[in-house]
Amino acid sequence: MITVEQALEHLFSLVSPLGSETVPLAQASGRVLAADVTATRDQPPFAASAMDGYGVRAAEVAVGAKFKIIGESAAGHGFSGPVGPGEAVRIFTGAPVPEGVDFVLLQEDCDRFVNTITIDSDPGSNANIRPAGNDFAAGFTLNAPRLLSPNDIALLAAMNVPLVQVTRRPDIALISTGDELVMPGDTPGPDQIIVSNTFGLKALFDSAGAKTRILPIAKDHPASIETAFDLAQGADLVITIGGASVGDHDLVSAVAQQLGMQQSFYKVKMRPGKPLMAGRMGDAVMIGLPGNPVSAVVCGNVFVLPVIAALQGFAPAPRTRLSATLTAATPANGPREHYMRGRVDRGQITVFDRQDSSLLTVLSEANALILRPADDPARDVGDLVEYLPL
Ligand SMILES: Nc1nc2c(c(=O)[nH]1)N[C@H]1C(S)=C(S)[C@@H](COP(=O)(O)OP(=O)(O)OC[C@H]3O[C@@H](n4cnc5c(N)ncnc54)[C@H](O)[C@@H]3O)O[C@H]1N2
Ligand code: MOO
Repeated sequence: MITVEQALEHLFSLVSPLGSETVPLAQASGRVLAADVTATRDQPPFAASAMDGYGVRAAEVAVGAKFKIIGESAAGHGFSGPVGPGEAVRIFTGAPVPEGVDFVLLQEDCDRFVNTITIDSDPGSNANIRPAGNDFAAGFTLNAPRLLSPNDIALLAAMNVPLVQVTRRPDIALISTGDELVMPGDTPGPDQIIVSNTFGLKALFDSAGAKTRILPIAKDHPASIETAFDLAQGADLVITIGGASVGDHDLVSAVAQQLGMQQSFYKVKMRPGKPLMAGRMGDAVMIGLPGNPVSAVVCGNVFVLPVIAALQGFAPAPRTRLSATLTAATPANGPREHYMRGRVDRGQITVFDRQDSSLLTVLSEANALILRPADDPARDVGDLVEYLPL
């Protein structure tokens, strides 16, 4: 059996970054920037007032000083003339600072009588002026690849970028297999259960920028699995769930190989998730996830998220691990890397008692997968362990 690290290497060797497309800025959040974007203007494009008040010369600022108001500078409507000694301009937040002004008095620090102001409290030393280019200057670059956050969208808007070149969203076809499965809302027979991890995985993959299609459930029959693979045509990633183990009804690998899947690996030295398989299938990468709901979700986190990132143009890499200290001792691990469900809170991590790979209630309480390396010795309270956030 290969290690998790080796399995990831195999997967990365099957993946090439997808092409790009141009989308309106308002639709670019959560997408991956495919080309660097450079600002062609300064922000702000002029020195701007940071407060509502009066623009004056800093050298004249003192409690008791008087100034004559000669005009107004508002946001969108600046004051064009120069401002001389003893003069002030009424100015508002965001307005251009006129020539001659290098200090903005807060109106709270001034007493106004008709067109004259007198400074009546100490205005302090802050000039309340944002220099031109204070946020960014022309030439500032947002580098690709970058997962665009809502804040990045605001920045791109300020850079005057209406259209953004982003990587095409990975098209994922998700196939659940098993005679026992029905869709949520259907009426299950006495020996049936409701398909679950398919929906969790779609949510997980879509939150990472993919576009996931849930295909009809395939029966434990070669023809039905074949039909499902047929419906997956055009996908970048074909992901099956279940039918991956050694039982008489675990047919995914055989059918996929019959359809031309070149298997890259089968079985990984990990818990849960051992019967994972992957390979190339035409233009797509095929990943066969084990059926146990938690096993499928763990593999989704450990393997599929890095594959989605690589398809989106990020350098292939395992997910970043964080660390926290154990709130209780845990026994030694066996020969397979173990991804244990637990909860992390302010740097302290609790490993849950129940670790069976069928328990979605436990998974839903978890916010971390604690990583126990193969043959890791018993760990004590306060020991530092690595985890992947869920
Ligand atoms: N003799 C052995 N038996 C098993 C082994 C083994 O090494 N030798 N491995 C075990 C491990 S580990 C796992 S994990 C499972 C994985 O098996 P499959 O991938 O073939 O999964 P299934 O048998 O189809 O299903 C397992 C379990 O999960 C339920 N399931 C499947 N798909 C879904 C779905 N989309 N939503 C909800 N639940 C699903 C299914 O009903 C089964 O209960 O094999 C062990 N056996
Ligand atoms: O590895 Mo199975 O994936 O333990 O439940």
